Amino acid sequence: MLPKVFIDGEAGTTGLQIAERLKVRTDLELISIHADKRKDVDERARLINKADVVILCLPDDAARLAVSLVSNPNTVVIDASTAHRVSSGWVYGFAEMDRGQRAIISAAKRISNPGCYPTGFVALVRPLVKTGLLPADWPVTVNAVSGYSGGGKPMIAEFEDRETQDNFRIYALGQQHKHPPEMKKFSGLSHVPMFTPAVGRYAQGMIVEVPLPLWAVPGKPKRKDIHKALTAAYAGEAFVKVIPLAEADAIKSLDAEGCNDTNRLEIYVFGTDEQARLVARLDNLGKGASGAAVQNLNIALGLDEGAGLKV
Ligand SMILES: NC(=O)C1=CN([C@@H]2O[C@H](COP(=O)(O)OP(=O)(O)OC[C@H]3O[C@@H](n4cnc5c(N)ncnc54)[C@H](OP(=O)(O)O)[C@@H]3O)[C@@H](O)[C@H]2O)C=CC1
Ligand SMILES: CC(=O)N[C@@H](CCC(=O)OP(=O)(O)O)C(=O)O
Repeated sequence: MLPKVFIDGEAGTTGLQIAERLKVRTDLELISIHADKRKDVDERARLINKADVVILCLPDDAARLAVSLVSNPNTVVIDASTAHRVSSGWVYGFAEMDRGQRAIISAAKRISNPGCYPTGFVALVRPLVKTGLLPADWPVTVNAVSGYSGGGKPMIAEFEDRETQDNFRIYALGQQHKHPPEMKKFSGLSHVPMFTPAVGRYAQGMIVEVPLPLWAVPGKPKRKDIHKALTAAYAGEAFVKVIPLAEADAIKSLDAEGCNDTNRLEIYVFGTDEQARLVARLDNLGKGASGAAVQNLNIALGLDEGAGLKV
């Protein structure tokens, strides 16, 4: 019998993109809720407990409620929301984060799908903290821009229905964004980073940037040392690509949409030995959400990890 997968929140932005990736699959069965019952708690509970894997693509409160509905001890939950990312009892679904992370994900019943910005941030910073190139207490800043689909259906409507005239705006000005605790926990930093996100008038794709004044970092690591540590951390990974320095040097500018419709996460080390610009480029709906959820699903079910995903 094929494993059954239920997407709670299939009609939303993340859910739709997961369904699109799963509908063509012959190695699993996607079970869907009837459109007029998609917020009916009893029907959701029935399908949640019928599924081998349920993927939650819901606002945080609805995701917490969905988890409380799980009574089948065999059901694996992959939560795409922020609700459980730093909760105990949940495994962080970033397979490339450590060499042993896939085995931990495959054994887990509760998997939190990483946030879109944290995926880029953790990918850039964790290997540097782990290898000691960056002290854990370094005051890190992370600047980022996302397409408007990052805000789900309400933000898509805001931009596409011209409720806003904004073309580019910065936000989370009060330093209260939901992502820094997750960034801190999984990067290994001892403080939350300073996070300055922006959103632009384009649908999807993001750039996450960590500027590093290498001249001031203890031990004065060179740009090539940073690049070497990142290259070693992701050697052999299909979806995380560290771009060679010579290739990065030939680039004059970088488009945030360059990884769209893929599960690829690209890492660049731009700049000089004095001032490095670490950049992660990804699709907020690819490796930043739906692609990562499918990757985690594949790992949880012991299927080909790349099934349904584009590099
Ligand atoms: N968009 C992105 O780039 C990313 C999103 N995420 C996370 O994924 C989750 C979903 O986000 P996203 O897809 O963007 O959001 P959307 O707003 O596009 O979709 C959310 C869906 O959940 C449905 N929903 C809301 N409440 C309930 C409920 N009580 N029961 C059943 N369904 C409900 C909504 O219904 P309705 O259609 O009626 O509004 C909607 O279809 C969020 O937690 C978000 O943080 C994670 C990474 C990136
Ligand atoms: C442009 C925009 O608003 N982006 C969202 C982040 C995307 C998201 O939904 O957050 P998760 O990745 O944690 O699920 C925000 O900043 O809140």
